Amino acid sequence: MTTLTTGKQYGLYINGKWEQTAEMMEVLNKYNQEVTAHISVAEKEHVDAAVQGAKEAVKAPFSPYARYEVLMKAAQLLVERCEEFAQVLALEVGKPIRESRGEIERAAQTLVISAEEAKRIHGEGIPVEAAPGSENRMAFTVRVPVGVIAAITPFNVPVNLVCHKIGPALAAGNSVVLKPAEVTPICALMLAELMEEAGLPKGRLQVLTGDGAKIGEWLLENKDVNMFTFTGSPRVGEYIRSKAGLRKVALELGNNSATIVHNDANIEQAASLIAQKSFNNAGQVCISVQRVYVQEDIFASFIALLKQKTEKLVVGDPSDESTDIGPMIRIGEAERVESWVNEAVEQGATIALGGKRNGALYEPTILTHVNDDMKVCRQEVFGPVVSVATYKEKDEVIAKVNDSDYGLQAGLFTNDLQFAMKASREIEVGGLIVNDASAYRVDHMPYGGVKNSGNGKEGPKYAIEEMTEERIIVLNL
Ligand SMILES: NC(=O)C1=CN([C@@H]2O[C@H](COP(=O)(O)OP(=O)(O)OC[C@H]3O[C@@H](n4cnc5c(N)ncnc54)[C@H](O)[C@@H]3O)[C@@H](O)[C@H]2O)C=CC1
Ligand SMILES: O=C(O)[C@H](O)CS(=O)(=O)O
Repeated sequence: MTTLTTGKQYGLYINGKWEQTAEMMEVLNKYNQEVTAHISVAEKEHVDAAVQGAKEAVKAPFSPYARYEVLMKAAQLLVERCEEFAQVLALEVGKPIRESRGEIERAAQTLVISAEEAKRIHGEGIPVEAAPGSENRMAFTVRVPVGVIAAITPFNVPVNLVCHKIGPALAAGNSVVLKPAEVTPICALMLAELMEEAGLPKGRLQVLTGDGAKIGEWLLENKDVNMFTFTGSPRVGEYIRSKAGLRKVALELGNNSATIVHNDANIEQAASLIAQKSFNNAGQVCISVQRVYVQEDIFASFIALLKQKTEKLVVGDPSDESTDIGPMIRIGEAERVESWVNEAVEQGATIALGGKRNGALYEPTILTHVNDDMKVCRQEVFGPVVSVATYKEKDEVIAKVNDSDYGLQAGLFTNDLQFAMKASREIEVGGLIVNDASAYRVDHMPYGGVKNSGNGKEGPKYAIEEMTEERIIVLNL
């Protein structure tokens, strides 16, 4: 197993072999901006070789039980190497070490759930004999793998979100060509080593690193890719859909997640959960709380509590056990967040807490006196900034939550069952979380959005539905 040490050079993983390219790309330690490793840069010939190898591999027998065993073994190895992976995450993402360990534990669970699902893939009996003239027939469906799946993943959760793609894809009997984010590729390469050690047949997993746009283009041009599963920005997701033609596409995209705090809620609980779930991974989580709507009667007490809890968060070195908030992925991203906050202030917002930047570190920031058209509310911040606004009536706040191009998840704190059920029917999202913030996810639940947040669901059971085709078999007896 490799470790991330300064100067380490990583190859592409094609047909079970590691291949280093002449051109290499730097991977930075996101806290101190030092070069920590180099990755290979795939060219078109590598992309085509990987797809061809994946296409060949999918023809070889790989029974559901064998898939189960490989994925369970991989999960076990990941648990054993949790610390090693977590240290790499802290370096390449800048994710605080305690949170990094949490990601690895979840990723191992994602593999276990995928393994279990490998044994449950099934079709159904179809009563064709009920049609006049078909009395002597019987029919059933089976689910067959789609074939070669290109999986393209983002920088922010580079182990668990990779496992959410390769776990279900392999469980369903497919081959995967993985293209991890160029700024956080090391954990994906380590996962490929781990999969090989777990006994994954050669060619079933290929990993290509390098320029995302170029590799993406070559994958889109290659007609042997049967499906694209993408997590990342709406801009790239829309592009992939526009170029994929009639092939399957599953998209997990952005969000500007809202959470409502109603006047009958437990505001202590709401403030604690919102303080935590607005700033995890420096807000670079697509269900991170970005817009909070508080019923006006409880605004003053809620803000006081939220400030009190947020003030306790420690910003700094992600490898330090006490750190809650590490750097953003790039200094440029922290500068963008800084400029959006400054613009909001020029437009009338107040900084209740935070608002300062030091390199890639941006303080956890609470804004009040915001309006829905400021960038910090209207667009996806993907940074440690939460905007708090007030509302009077239930219908008004539901309309505010829905006044968004996105619809991944939302949160609602209330003890009013009628309000909870009304919100469940009327809020336009893939998931509504009652008495918690928008950023709640466990790995076996269906996860995916509506509107510009994408389409298709993740969570191994649901991803397997996307990653298989339903075929009907009719018997003329
Ligand atoms: N819904 C969800 O589950 C999640 C959504 N996201 C979203 O992802 C975004 C942040 O992640 P980033 O890595 O910055 O997103 P991104 O869209 O810039 O990159 C995502 C991946 O796409 C690749 N890529 C870039 N250009 C491409 C092209 N032309 N064709 C094919 N692939 C291409 C990148 O190399 C990377 O691997 C945010 O908008 C965030 O909301 C992030 C995590 C989870
Ligand atoms: O959307 C994301 O950023 C992640 O899917 C959220 S989680 O899986 O890390 O909870």
